[in-house]
Amino acid sequence: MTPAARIASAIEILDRVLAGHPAEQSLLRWSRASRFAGSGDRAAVRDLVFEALRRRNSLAALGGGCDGRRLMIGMLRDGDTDPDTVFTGMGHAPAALSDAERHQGVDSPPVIDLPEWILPFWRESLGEEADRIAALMGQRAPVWLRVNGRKSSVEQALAALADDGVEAKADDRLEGALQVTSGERRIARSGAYLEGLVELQDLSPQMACAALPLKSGDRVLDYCAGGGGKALALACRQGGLKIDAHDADPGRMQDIPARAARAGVSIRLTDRVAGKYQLVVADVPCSGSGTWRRSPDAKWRLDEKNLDNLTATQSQILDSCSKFVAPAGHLAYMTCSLLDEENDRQIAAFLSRNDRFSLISRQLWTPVTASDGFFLALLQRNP
Ligand SMILES: C[S@@+](CC[C@H](N)C(=O)[O-])C[C@H]1O[C@@H](n2cnc3c(N)ncnc32)[C@H](O)[C@@H]1O
Repeated sequence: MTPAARIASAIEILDRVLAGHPAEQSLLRWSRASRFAGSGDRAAVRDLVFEALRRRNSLAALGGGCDGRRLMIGMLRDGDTDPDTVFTGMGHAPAALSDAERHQGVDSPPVIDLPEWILPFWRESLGEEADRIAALMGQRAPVWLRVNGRKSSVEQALAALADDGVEAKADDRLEGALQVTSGERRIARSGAYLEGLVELQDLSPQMACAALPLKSGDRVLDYCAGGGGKALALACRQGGLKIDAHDADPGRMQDIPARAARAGVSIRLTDRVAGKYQLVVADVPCSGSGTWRRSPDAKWRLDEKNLDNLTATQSQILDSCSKFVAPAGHLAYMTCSLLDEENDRQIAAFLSRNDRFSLISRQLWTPVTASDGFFLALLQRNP
């Protein structure tokens, strides 16, 4: 496909996403209908769509409106390319610009790439860093790997990745965290990944998992286990744990057995939680506002009602899973959100209705201090 034909495809997909369809599903639908597109074309079109969604407001301002066509016009202007050179109407290129399109948006002032309604929440949560973090959320997210210390040293993992064309570098902030610098699309087929030497996990949740108290013999409950990212990180960090994974939707845990086998660890899936645990992890459903670089369409789909529903679910989960914490045991509440409503406020409300727990520590990682936005509150049940 020519660069102009890729832009024409991105326009078609963006119009579908802007009409309310999820981005991944819209990309898949386009891929299936576009057998002529090679893997390079698919990756390039995906990048265009995601970039446009991450910076939807800025590009709409530069392009003169918020539809696929004008977002792409805005993106070309942002990259100092004259849209007339791409919107030619020739071959598979998008139709030529109208006079109105040629003039709209050209001198637009900078805007913030967040939905208007969320700005007060965002600013209150992030204070002086709010605008900087919003701008970072408009950029592409780096890919991070976690070295599985049960199977590999950092040096062995780096060498094995390099053998398969994946370059990565270690990071001072956390031993075993690798930032991928090139070849990210080769990871899933690399020997290092298939043999469980490394697992995909962002730096911020890796840092949160590294901060949890663990000792051999502990019973650990991952109460909202989903695909098992946190349970796996804990099992790889400390031997001798008895880890149970639970989820309200057990189907979401279907990948855990294969991931655990690859990592060489044992995680038991359970739909009936019983007894007490030294550590309960509640990685609750949330707005995902800390990961909007990776799933930028979610940023525009969230509304105040969804946020209210999420905070209600989070407080119910805290109440339910806290019952499984052993005396003197810990409860780790996690979100991949940057919003106070889902983080400190949720914890303050839990502590106000539950005097058996005390707050030991809390931390919010952001793209300024780590990578994705991620929150951890570590609570301890009184002995
Ligand atoms: C943020 S995701 C978990 C991600 C996962 N821990 C990981 O690292 O891959 C939240 C999970 O909570 C589950 N969930 C939602 N409501 C729940 C509830 N009331 N009790 C337990 N799990 C729930 C969802 O099905 C979803 O899989």
